[in-house]
Amino acid sequence: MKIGEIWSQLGSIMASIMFVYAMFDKFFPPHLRRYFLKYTNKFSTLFYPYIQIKFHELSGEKLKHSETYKTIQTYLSANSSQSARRLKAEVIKDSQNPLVLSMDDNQEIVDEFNGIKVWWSANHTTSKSQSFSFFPTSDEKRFLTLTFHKRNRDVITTSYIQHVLEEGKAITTKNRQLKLYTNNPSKEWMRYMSTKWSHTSFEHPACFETLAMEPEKKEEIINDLLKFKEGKEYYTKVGKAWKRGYLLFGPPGTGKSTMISAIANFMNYDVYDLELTVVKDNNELKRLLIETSNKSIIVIEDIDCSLNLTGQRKMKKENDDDENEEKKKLVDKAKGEEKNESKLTLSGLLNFIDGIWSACGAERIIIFTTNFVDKLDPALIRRGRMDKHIEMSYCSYEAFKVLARNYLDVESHDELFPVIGKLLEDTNMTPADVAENLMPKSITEDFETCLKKLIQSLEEAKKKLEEEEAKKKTEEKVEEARLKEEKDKQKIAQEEENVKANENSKENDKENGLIH
Ligand SMILES: Nc1ncnc2c1ncn2[C@@H]1O[C@H](COP(=O)(O)OP(=O)(O)OP(=O)(O)O)[C@@H](O)[C@H]1O
Repeated sequence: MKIGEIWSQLGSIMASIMFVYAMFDKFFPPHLRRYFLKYTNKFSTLFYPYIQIKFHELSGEKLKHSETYKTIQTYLSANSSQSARRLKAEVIKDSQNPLVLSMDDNQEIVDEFNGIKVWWSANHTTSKSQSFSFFPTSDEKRFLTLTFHKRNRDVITTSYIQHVLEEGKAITTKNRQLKLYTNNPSKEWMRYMSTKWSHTSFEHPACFETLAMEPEKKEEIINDLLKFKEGKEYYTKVGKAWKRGYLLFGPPGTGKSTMISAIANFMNYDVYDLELTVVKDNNELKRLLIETSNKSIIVIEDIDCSLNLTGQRKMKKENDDDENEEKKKLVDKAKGEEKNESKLTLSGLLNFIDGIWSACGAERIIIFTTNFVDKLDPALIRRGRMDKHIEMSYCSYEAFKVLARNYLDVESHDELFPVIGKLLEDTNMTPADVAENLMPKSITEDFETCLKKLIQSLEEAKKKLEEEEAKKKTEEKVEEARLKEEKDKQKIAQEEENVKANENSKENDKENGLIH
């Protein structure tokens, strides 16, 4: 048969089908049409070996956006951008990759799971709205269709769908833009606000690679975090809430805040920066906790300044003199913003950490920071509450090497590195100060200049330290001499008193005629 004849036969077959369909659409009674379609469907499934599952965009009675639909869409977006030919671009808020590509309507992609082939397609149905409106409206229903062979039913409905949902969730978490939350000050007019937290995107670039710290210590923290992240089953098994407490302590500038940012980026968790000084009472603290999401870090910085150990709070800025405080109160009163006396207590905070309410979410890390660990109540930082105590110390040689790599791209220097190492042992310089010295101040400063600048600073710091120590020693000696002199004086006075007492007693004896 010639090609021309084939085309003409094909054309006539198509025309006949269309004619029959048009006749069916026009003349077949609508009430019988439903039965007809039902039975033709049944008939075709006898020979059609595939099963289809639909996942609708809107679900439930209130037609809410379905989380499952979104998760599958995310999973498919990761695959479809390679295999689908027609893609749809969308800009997603709160995502690290705001431009998301997904398969367009009526496109189909093939996925494979344990050697089994499945087909996904994006579809929609449109039905014209019956209700009267000035604007053209249409009810568009979107859904994703999963098609697979009926012999794979068990694998697909159990393992494959589970796999798709898990992968989709993992991608969502990975692409999520982290958020930094801060609690709003407790004011009367804020009572009606829907949330007690304000947020902004968290974009701190700190990570464990750039954190200056001894490698073993860093490794230990990373392992602890990984164990926590994968510990869902473990926590359930031992009957503990899935949360972990860290206490970061060390002098200012040793990297406590940097460590928190590195943990947030590593875990991909949001950060809730809880300012206790504006929390009114224990109830408000509880409400704040309930509003935090899973996979988050709750940070209370400078815990020693936020909460008095007797349970009464004190103002964060201790050096604010009373007079200023009084003036401020008067101004606040004039503005109608009279401060509520805080009733937040230590026991309220302990409840916050490990009371029943703390178990209302999962995957939470609570971090306290302090410059003065000795000032804290032992109840607050006992193991179990604060599971891990991390000391952020002055800059060691290993920590310096990390900073040199970060700031100068230098791994070693035969001459200057050993000098710096020795000087760091003899001084107490914080990583913040070391970093400040290493940072080139102009384009003419090369790495050697910066290293020499650091050496100079370290030498000055060492000299200052030696001077301070010498001064301290002199003061100690002076104090020692003073104490000795005082002691000697006391001894002499005692001896004189003893002699006097002796003489008095002899005189008394004489008067009483005991001594002749
Ligand atoms: N361990 C560190 N690793 C890398 N950079 C650090 C480290 N410590 C300090 N820095 C640098 O010093 C700056 C100040 O550090 P950071 O705010 O983390 O210290 P801190 O201990 O939280 O201080 P404070 O107690 O005053 O809040 C940071 O921006 C960072 O650049």
